[in-house]
Amino acid sequence: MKAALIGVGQAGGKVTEALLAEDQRAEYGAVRGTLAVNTAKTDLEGLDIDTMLIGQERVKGHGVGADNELGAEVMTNDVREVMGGLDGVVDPHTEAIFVIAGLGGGTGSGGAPVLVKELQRVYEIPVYALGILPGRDEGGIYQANAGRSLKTLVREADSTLLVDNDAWRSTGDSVTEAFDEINSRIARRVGILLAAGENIEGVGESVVDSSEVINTLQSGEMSAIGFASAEAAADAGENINTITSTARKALLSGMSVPQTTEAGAALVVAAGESERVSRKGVEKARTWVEDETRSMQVRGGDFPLDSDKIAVLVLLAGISRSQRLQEFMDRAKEASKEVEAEQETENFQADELDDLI
Ligand SMILES: Nc1nc2c(ncn2[C@@H]2O[C@H](COP(=O)(O)OP(=O)(O)OP(=O)(O)O)[C@@H](O)[C@H]2O)c(=O)[nH]1
Repeated sequence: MKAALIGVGQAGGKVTEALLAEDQRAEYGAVRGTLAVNTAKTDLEGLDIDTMLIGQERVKGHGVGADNELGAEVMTNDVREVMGGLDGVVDPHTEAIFVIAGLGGGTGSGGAPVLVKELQRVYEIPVYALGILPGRDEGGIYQANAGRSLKTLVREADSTLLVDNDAWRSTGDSVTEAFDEINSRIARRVGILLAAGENIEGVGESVVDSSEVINTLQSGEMSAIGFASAEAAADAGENINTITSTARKALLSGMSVPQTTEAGAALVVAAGESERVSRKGVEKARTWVEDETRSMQVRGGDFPLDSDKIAVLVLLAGISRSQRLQEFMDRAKEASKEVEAEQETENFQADELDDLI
């Protein structure tokens, strides 16, 4: 699909940059425009994409320091300026807009829902959020911010694709190394999703259409993606079981929100050289995912990738019954009560999170 990506906050900008770099490296041509928006000048300086500093009057380029109410206020004040900066980022061919943000901080957490709402008002194409959930060991304020931001995002966005910062982290990495690693994993996986339906140079056309990705995403408020890859034989006939077992690995141990097995709708994509990808294998994997997720709406297809491995991507939409998500919402509620008690902030009702799950 032809996508426009808008990163809000530090994580949002870095993930947007990583997605564009992956799109260019793999020559997908799906990412048609990017913009990084932030309240912190230094966070924008290192980015290799177009940037926009907001909230200068209010925070003078210093960021909002994990205050997501301030993040929302700044975006509300400057949202027209941001919309005005989208010429050339969103064009008449754009099929979907993704607003990307870390949900635990201030600028992205508070600003992304405000921007999504305005984009929905102005554009007729789907507006999705790609939201990064804080890891378990991040402080209470991050959990509380993320809970609050998620509550608003699911209301405003056509779907919110979630990545848990604990899901794809390698053990032993420093925080910065870990973020770079997670960002490139996000870029690899979401990159394939965005590239669905594009005619990839030198490899052929994808059998998965962008409308299948869009229709899957549209059928659930919250979504997640899983990924796994395996060595593959040169002949498609020998890869039937490889595709099924790789789909199993993607769903059971490779999800961006772990412990997510039920979904309202799903899409299974087998990526690899077309001679290696067995249609029968894709169909078997699709049926397996259908049984496992107890969803009646599972689409399947393949995607051309210049690799001697086979990778399977599983997109799940409507994942509200995930155990990990339930744990996260419980922690966010608990944390927001503590933060409220500390700050005596009355504005945010932890109870609001109850009806999300
Ligand atoms: N995956 C990933 N997560 C990140 C990255 N940088 C920060 N985070 C996470 O994002 C959350 C913090 O959001 P940031 O994007 O740093 O904050 P911000 O939106 O810029 O807001 P302020 O700094 O408060 O103005 C935390 O949960 C971090 O764990 C990154 O590069 N990659």
